[in-house]
Amino acid sequence: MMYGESSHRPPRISHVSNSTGDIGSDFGSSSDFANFANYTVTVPPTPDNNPATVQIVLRDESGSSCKDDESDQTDLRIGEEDDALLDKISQPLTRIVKISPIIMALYRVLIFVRIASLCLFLLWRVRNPNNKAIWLWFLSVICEIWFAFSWLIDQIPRLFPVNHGTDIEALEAKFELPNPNNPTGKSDLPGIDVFVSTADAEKEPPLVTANTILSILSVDYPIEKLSCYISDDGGSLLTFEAMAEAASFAKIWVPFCKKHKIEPRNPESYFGLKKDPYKNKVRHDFVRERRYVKRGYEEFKVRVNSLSHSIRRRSDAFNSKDEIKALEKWKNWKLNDQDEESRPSIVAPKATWMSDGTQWPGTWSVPCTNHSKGDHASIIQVLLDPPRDEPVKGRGGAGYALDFEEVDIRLPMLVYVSREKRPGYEHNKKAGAMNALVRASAIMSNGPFILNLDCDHYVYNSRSFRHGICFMMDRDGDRVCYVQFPQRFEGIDPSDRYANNNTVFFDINLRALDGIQGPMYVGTGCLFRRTALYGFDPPDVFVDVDRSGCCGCCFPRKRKCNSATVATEPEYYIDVEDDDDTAGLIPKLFGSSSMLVKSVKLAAYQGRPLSTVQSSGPGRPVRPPGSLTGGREPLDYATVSEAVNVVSCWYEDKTEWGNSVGWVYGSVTEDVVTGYRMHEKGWRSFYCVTEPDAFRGTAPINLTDRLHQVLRWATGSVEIFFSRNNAALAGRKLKLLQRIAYLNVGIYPFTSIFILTYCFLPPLSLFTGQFVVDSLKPAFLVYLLTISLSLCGLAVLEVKWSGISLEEWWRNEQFWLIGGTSAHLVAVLQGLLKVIAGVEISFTLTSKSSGDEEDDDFADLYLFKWTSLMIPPLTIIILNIVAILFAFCRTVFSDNPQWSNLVGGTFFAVWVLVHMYPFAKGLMGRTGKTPTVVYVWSGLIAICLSLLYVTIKNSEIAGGSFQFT
Ligand SMILES: O=c1ccn([C@@H]2O[C@H](COP(=O)(O)OP(=O)(O)O[C@H]3O[C@H](CO)[C@@H](O)[C@H](O)[C@H]3O)[C@@H](O)[C@H]2O)c(=O)[nH]1
Ligand SMILES: [Mn+2]
Repeated sequence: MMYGESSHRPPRISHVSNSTGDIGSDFGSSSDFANFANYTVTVPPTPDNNPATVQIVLRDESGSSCKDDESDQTDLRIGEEDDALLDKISQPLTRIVKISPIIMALYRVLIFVRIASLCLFLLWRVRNPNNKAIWLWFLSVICEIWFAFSWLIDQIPRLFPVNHGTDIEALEAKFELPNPNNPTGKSDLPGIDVFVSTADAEKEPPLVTANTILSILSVDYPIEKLSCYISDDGGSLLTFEAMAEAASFAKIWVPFCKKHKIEPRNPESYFGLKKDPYKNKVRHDFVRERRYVKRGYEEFKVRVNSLSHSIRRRSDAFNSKDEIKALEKWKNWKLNDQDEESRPSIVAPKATWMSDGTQWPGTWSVPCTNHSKGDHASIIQVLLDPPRDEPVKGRGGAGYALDFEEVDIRLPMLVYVSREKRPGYEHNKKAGAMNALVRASAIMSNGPFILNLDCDHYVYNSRSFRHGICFMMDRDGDRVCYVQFPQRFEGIDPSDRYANNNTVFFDINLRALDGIQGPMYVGTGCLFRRTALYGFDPPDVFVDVDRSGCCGCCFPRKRKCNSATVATEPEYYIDVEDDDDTAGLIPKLFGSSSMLVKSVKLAAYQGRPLSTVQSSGPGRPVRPPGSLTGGREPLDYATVSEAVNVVSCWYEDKTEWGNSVGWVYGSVTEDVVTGYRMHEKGWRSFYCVTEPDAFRGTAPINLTDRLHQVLRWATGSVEIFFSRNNAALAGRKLKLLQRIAYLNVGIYPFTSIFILTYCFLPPLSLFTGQFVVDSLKPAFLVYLLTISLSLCGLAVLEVKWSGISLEEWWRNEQFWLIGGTSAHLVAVLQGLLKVIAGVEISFTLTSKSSGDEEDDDFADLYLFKWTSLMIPPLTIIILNIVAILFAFCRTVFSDNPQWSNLVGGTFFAVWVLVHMYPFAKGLMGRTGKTPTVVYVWSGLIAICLSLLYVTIKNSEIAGGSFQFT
């Protein structure tokens, strides 16, 4: 709405319109879209709260809602469905989906078999040194011990994997159908504030962000409970206007999706679907309306694409006017004879202008003071006003292109936020942006739950919010800090060459954590409880009623139930008004905004489970059913100015923001740390896998970007290792296996040192003619076989219980070596530099491909940009190939051939090369769809070397017995 301190203009910009009002009139004032949708909105008489006239929504067989105005008829229906309904209401909202016990049993047995054989193997290795090459033996044993250790800490937390299912019908029955506790059946679900982050209009195309916003605005969740906030760290007018366009296109897109049950609700993906759009569609008007909306989307797309051009043209026009004015002023000044210094400038600043003829308060295309990326005022603009409380039906019938008579055409609130930035203030990247949104949203909508999405991750399943809320509203849901959804990606090459899908992490590791204390927070697609973000403790953390996992069941913890330890209400805000001492704490925690402080208590209240659901933990706070059916207050000027106030850059000074409150600062992987702090306090998180995927996003698919992304994550891990967030330092509320999993996060990059060493061992042994053992004894071979076979067995079982494919598992294994020899290694160095010398680590934004620039779907995959990260793996590949060929020639021509050393060394070298294959492929760019070139070149070098060797050897034994001709 307005910007910063200086501006006192009325709170709305003319071309941005309100959501419920006259859609037809201001539909597309920025374009000729106005004639396109000339329908208006009818507002039904607002039903008062008299039960006789209340409209009741019931579900018919087909699943769609039907209205029934006569209350007696409704009562009758309720009577009929009473039992079924009550049955639904009493059902839990989530359940554990059992993984086959046979598979789990086999899996655990195999884990222990492998642990045992690893121990025996290492023991044997230590006891049988290779005296001919002690250094080789020593290096390899050290590496092997570390590998065993790192495998163990990765594997142990996977002992208790769990699948959780949700029951969104039970959720609906409990919260949205008329029942004795909520006779009107008006939605009693808690509010959700959705946060979307974007930082750079160039690397993150506004069209992608706009699509994300459209997919959020059209989710299947009570409209009046939903608010969407977009944080633009670029402060760019381009993003702003793209969002305004999205808000305006949403007026046809959202009702269209709801009417025809479109999936996914991201127009770009929907219209790009390869499958038949008419499948299962029976409404006759669908064809016509789809065509109409598709055309609307195409025009929308062109408008968004042309924004940068139109902004430039518009700005040039305004600027040249200003220049003329400045020139005139300068001339006029000459006439009145004043001193030279006060003479006005002859040049006007090259400003960027909004369509209403005012200067954009954010970044300008020609950056200058007050208008550059790190230096601009706060901007908050309400793009879509908060919706009315009751459904609003659209227009339809003859003469209307779209018939929305039966559709609720309200839209959720949409707010554009660009927090203030000033030189000299640390703005803490994504974490800082999210914290600004937490505060602004607390004041503007205060949803008790917060969903975080990156701009390139959109809602793929319109019911995903409901799935997530199931965990929060279930029994013991008040102990859930967040619900993490898996990250799924689009546009990745079918063979997933660089393991971009990360399925091993998302479907194995995180699922396994779900059986302990819950998955980590991975940055996007996560539904938070607001109070958990505020840094409060979970309610009665000491009463251990966990449904699954380890330790809780085997070693039941002492129940501590004296009232001092059972924290029922977070102590900070328990009596904000009455107690002066606690009130004193507030500014220190949350800053000076009293509106913000007041909202904290309300959010905590609204996030509580229903008193009817709650069945354990006496004294745990609950709320009565029906308490969230009231409307919310409209936004006023004072509210929005307060929101502007809390996104200013000085607001966090001397507060706990970024430390114990909100997203945690000071890490390039703020996500893991933020989640960790919650688990450390004893909160539980859940993993929510839905069908279809809840959210989908993009991932960098070319080797260079992939390596940089991995580098950033690994650097974050090293930081965690050297910080107070190292899980070894956590208190006892962090469960043992969870702790090991977090330890693993901090430790895994260090494995790279050993991987690198190990990859150089085969060439070293081949060149020297030695091997890690003095000869290939049967014991060694048997151990090697057991270790490899048990790993394969585990892979097969993991594939079975997680549902990923064997290929994905193998890709992950390959990338373990590729990442280990490149990005992880650099991360360790960077991390050490930071710890020892305090050199800061920069956060390079992962670039997103806009997708439709090139004809080839995976053109990006073949993009090749050289980085120094590639030096170690490349060296390893070449050395290994050269070594194999060289050693082969030497052994063949040797008087005393050491075949067993050759076989051993070659075996290891091939093991390395097979892992490196995708990397070699990546080096070749588009031309070499196979890595032959690298391998052939290395082969040639090897042959030359061997020839050289043989020649030298021949001349040594001049005239000797053996002649090489
Ligand atoms: O100053 C900044 C920098 C970044 N971002 C946003 O942060 C998000 C993540 O950045 P991206 O470069 O896409 O990171 P990814 O490699 O995709 O990051 C994953 O891992 C990161 C931590 O390592 C998390 O922050 C991300 O949410 C998670 O998706 C994007 O939406 C950016 O717009 C900001 O808002 N402000
Ligand atoms: Mn991303």
